[in-house]
Amino acid sequence: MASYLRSWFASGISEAEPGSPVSIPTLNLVSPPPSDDEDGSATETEQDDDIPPAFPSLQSAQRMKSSNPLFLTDSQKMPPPPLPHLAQRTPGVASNPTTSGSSLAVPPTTTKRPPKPSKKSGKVALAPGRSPLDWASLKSSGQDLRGVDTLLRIPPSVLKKHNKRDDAWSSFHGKVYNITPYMEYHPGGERDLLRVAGRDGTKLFASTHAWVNVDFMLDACLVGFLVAEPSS
Ligand code: HEM
Repeated sequence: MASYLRSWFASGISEAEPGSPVSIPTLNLVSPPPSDDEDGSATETEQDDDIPPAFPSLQSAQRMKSSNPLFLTDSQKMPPPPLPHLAQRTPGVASNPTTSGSSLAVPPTTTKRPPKPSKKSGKVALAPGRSPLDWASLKSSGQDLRGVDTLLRIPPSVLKKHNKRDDAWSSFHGKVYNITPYMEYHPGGERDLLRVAGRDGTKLFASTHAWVNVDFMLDACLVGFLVAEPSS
C-alpha cells in the first residue's frame, strides 16, 4: 500500500509545466525509510494493514505467565439471564411484581379516585362586572357605599341588627363596615361574607385570609367604630 502511494506521488506531481499560466509548486519528495514491504514480498492488493497487532504481544511475559485463557469459549462464558415469560402474560392484567419484576399495568396509586374538592369554602365565580377591578372602580367613583351621613359610635347591640343580606354590617379591628355593597364582589362568595354579618368578624377574617387588607378594601364602606355597650 505504501509503495503504491509513493509511486502515485512520484508520477503525478513532478515539476511545474513550463509556459503554464498557473505556477504549480514543486513537491520535493523525500524518500521514506525502507520498510518491510520494500522487499517485494508484499503485493499491491495486500489487505492486512488495518488489522492491529495482537495485544498483549503473542510472545509477551503476560501471556507466558497467565494460566487463565484470554479468550473464553461459548461454554465457558456466563449464561444470559432467562427470558421473561411474555407468552404467559395476559394484556391488561397486572403480573405479580414480586415474581416478574416488571409490569405494564397501571400503578395502584393512580387507580384510586382523587377526593372531590370541598364545596364548603373557596373561590367562587364572580358575575361579570364584579371583579376586584370593578370593586376598585366603584370605590373610587364617589358613590355612597356607607349608607350613613356621619361616622357612628356603634355598640354590639346595634351591630347585631344589621345582619341581613341587604343590610349587613361587620366589624374588623374595631371599625364597623357596611359590607352589603361588597357582597357580589367578594371572591370567597356571599355566603362566607354573611357569616360575619351583624358581628365582629376579625377572627374569622384573619383565619381565612390574613394577607387581605380589609381597611383598604372597605375604606369607602366605613360606618363607624365599635364601642362598649352603654350601661343603662
Ligand atoms: C368583609 C371582609 C372581607 C373582605 C374585604 C374579603 C376579601 C377577600 C379577598 C380580596 C379575597 C381574595 C383573596 C385572594 O385571592 O388571595 C377573598 C377570598 C376569600 N374570602 Fe374573603 N373577604 C372578607 C371576609 C371574608 C369572610 C368573613 C370569610 C369567611 C370565611 C371569607 C372567605 C373567603 C374565602 C373562602 C376566599 C377564597 C380564598 C381562596 O380560595 O383564594 N372572606 N376575600
